[in-house]
Order: sequence, then C-alpha cells, then structure tokens
Amino acid sequence: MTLYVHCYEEHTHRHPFYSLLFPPLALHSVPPPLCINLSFKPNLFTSSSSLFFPLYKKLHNMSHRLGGRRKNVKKGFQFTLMVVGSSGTGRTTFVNTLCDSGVLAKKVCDSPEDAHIEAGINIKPVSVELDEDGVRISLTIVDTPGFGDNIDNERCFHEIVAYLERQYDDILAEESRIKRNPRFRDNRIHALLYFISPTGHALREIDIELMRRLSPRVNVIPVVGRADSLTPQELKDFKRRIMEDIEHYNIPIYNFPYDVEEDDEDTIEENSELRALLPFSIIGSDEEIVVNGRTVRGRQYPWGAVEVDNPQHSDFGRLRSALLSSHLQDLKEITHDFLYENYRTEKLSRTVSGGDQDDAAMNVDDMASQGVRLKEEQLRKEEEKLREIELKVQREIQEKRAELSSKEEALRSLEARLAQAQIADA
Ligand SMILES: Nc1nc2c(ncn2[C@@H]2O[C@H](COP(=O)(O)OP(=O)(O)OP(=O)(O)O)[C@@H](O)[C@H]2O)c(=O)[nH]1
Repeated sequence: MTLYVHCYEEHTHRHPFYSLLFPPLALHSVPPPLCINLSFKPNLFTSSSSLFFPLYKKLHNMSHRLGGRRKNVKKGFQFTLMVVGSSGTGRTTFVNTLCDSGVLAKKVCDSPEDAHIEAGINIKPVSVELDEDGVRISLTIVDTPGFGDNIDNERCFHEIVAYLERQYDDILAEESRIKRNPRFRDNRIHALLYFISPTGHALREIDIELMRRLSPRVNVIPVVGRADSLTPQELKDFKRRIMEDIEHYNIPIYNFPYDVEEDDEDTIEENSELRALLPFSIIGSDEEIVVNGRTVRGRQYPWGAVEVDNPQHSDFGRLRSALLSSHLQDLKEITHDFLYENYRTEKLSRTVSGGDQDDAAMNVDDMASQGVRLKEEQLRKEEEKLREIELKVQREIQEKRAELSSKEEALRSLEARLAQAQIADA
C-alpha cells in the first residue's frame, strides 16, 4: 500500500491543487486519497502481486519519459500555450515579442457603426517553430480574441473550458483505440497565460471567475499586461493585492511548485524566485529602440525608455525562459499526469450512472470488459460476414464451372456432329 502511494506522490503533491484539496500538506505521513486516479486504484486488481502494478507502471512511465526527454532534445519539443485576456491588455504584442515575429495580426479597430455588435470569442491556434539555444520548439499559440468584450461573458468561459476539454477528449478517444493513429497530434494546452489589466486596484470579478473555472483544466499563469502603465511602487502593490486575492479565493494557479524535502537546492531556489515574481509583469514591444548606444526591444516615451528584456523593467525574460526552457517539461507533465488524469477520472465516473466512487471504479472496470466484449462481438460478426462471402464466391465458382463444362459438352457434340457431316459429304 505504501509503495502504491509513493508511486504517484511525485506529481500529485507538487501541484497547487494538492495543497488546496489536502491541507495542511501532511505529505510524507498521510497518503493522498486514492480517488485521485481511478486507473491506479488497487481494488481494480485482484491478486496481491498486482498491487505492485501501479508502481511498475509509474516507474515505467518515468523511465519512458526520461528516455523520451533525451530523444526530444534531438527531435525538439512540442508546447501549446493559450493566451487569454480582455482586449487591449497586450496579448497580441506579447505573442509577437515572444516569438520575435508577427505571428498574430494586430486588431483592426472596430468601425463606430459595428462597435455595438458582440462578436463573441474566437479561439484560434497558430503554430510557429522556434530555436531555443539549438533546441527546436514547435510552439502552438492559441489566441482567444473577443474574451471579456461582451456584457455577459458566460459564453466565453464555456467556450474556453469546452476547448480545453475537447483536447482531453481527443486523447481519451485515441487511448481507447485498438490501433493507434501514428499521426495523432496532441493539442492539449500546457499553460494558459491570463492577462490582467493594469488597473492598479485588485482582481476584478471576471479575472477571479476565469482563473477559478480554468485552473482545474489547465496550468494558469497570471500576468499583468502593459505593466509599464504603472509606476514601480504601484506595480509592486498591485502584484501583492493580486496574490492576496488568489490566495483568498483559493485559486490553484501554477505557482512553480517545489518540495523542500525532495527537490534539490537549485530547483527550490529557482522555483521560489519565480513564485515571488507572480503575477509576471509584462512589457511587450515589436519595435527596436536605441538606449545608451544599445539596440534593444522596448518602448520609447518622452520621459525615457522601457526595455522588454531588462529584468529591472519587466519579467518578460524570466517568463519566456520558464515557459520555453526551464519549466516546459514540468508544465507538460502536470498537464498529463494530473490535470488530464483528473479529467479522465471525472469523465469516466460521470459516464457511469449513479453510485459512489467505489461503485464507479467497479463500473469503470465493467465498462472496460464490456468494451472488449463488444469488440469481440464485432469481430465475430465480421468473421461471419467473411465466411458468407467466401461461401457465396465458392458457390458462384461451382456454378461457373458447371456452366463451362456444359458448354464444353455442347461444343464437343457440335464438333462430333460436324465431323459426321463431313464424312457423310465425302
Ligand atoms: N504601454 C504599453 N502598451 C502596450 C504594451 N503591449 C501592447 N501595448 C499596446 O497596447 C495596445 C493593444 O495591444 P495588443 O497587443 O493589440 O492587445 P490585445 O490584448 O491583443 O488586444 P486585442 O487585439 O484588441 O484583442 C497596442 O496599441 C499596443 O501597442 C505594453 O507592454 N506597454
């Protein structure tokens, strides 16, 4: 039992959700609830040795992942980032600054005649290839223009959640196939950057609602867009109030999780530094300016300049390297091992009618064998059909043979008659 608990502790306890679900984090003494992941439930396995199966599976997955990581360095990494925020918070400029190219088109301003029309949200993925210190990254950006522009934004929430869940459903369907599609593309969102308007006050209701609804499905990282709109002191206070709100409302954002007992010192230091920067203050610009003889990406004002890549001015550089380098793998692993697993468990439990978690687990088991039975039935029917076709073809061949031999017989008698006629003529 202890073995079983430890085998998936690694990923579950480090996620911010864990601390919300199981305070006060008695991580090393109390086992986490077994209902987190139905596929790992011991009661699904009957023999005593099968209790080791989850451990084996986890170790296998881990070694597979480590092997995969080495392979990935050569092949490159695939990463999907969603950007959400009200219009004008600097999403488009951020994405173009991140990729150092015009990946997203700038919005053409609404004409006054159409300004009242609520266009709704438009979720659109764009792919771009990046080279990070020799490592190829296939980055997919999923932009969400139109979010927060309506009087009632309920539909926007629904559409984003539905999009996130659709990607999980695709994986779930792919996993249950007998024959996997080698060209299947995993489009799950690994991180969501939520752009908070630089109001200088605190979180608005829409911010709280969005982060609260999306955090169970995706790693949410809050950022303050257009951070140069605030003075350094205003920005510091604003960031503090945002984090107080996040804590107050128990929003499980991605907070660069670490474990003081298990992680090494470097990881702890790096993660706690990044955590202290939350929410990241972002300055975006697709223009280059000259500052003290240096050409840098930044924004020029009559009173001075702000530099995108200067850590004194903006957290852009730290966020970029966390997303595309240091924390890319962690974000992907949490997406797969925790967020997707939870979704999968919820979805399968929901599919089962009624019952508590234990019943649900049994039913999930039943469902699996029912699925196998259905497949067997289908195969049997297909075999029957094939046998029928074979018999039909054999019957047709026999008929043709009989027809052919009767025609041969007729031909022979015709030839005999011809020969007799020739003899008679002679
Ligand atoms: N001061 C400042 N302005 C910015 C920054 N980033 C973008 N802007 C400006 O803010 C305006 C809106 O920026 P966008 O990047 O288009 O914002 P968006 O969130 O994509 O908005 P929509 O395209 O309407 O959805 C533009 O005029 C940008 O030049 C920033 O970091 N600081």
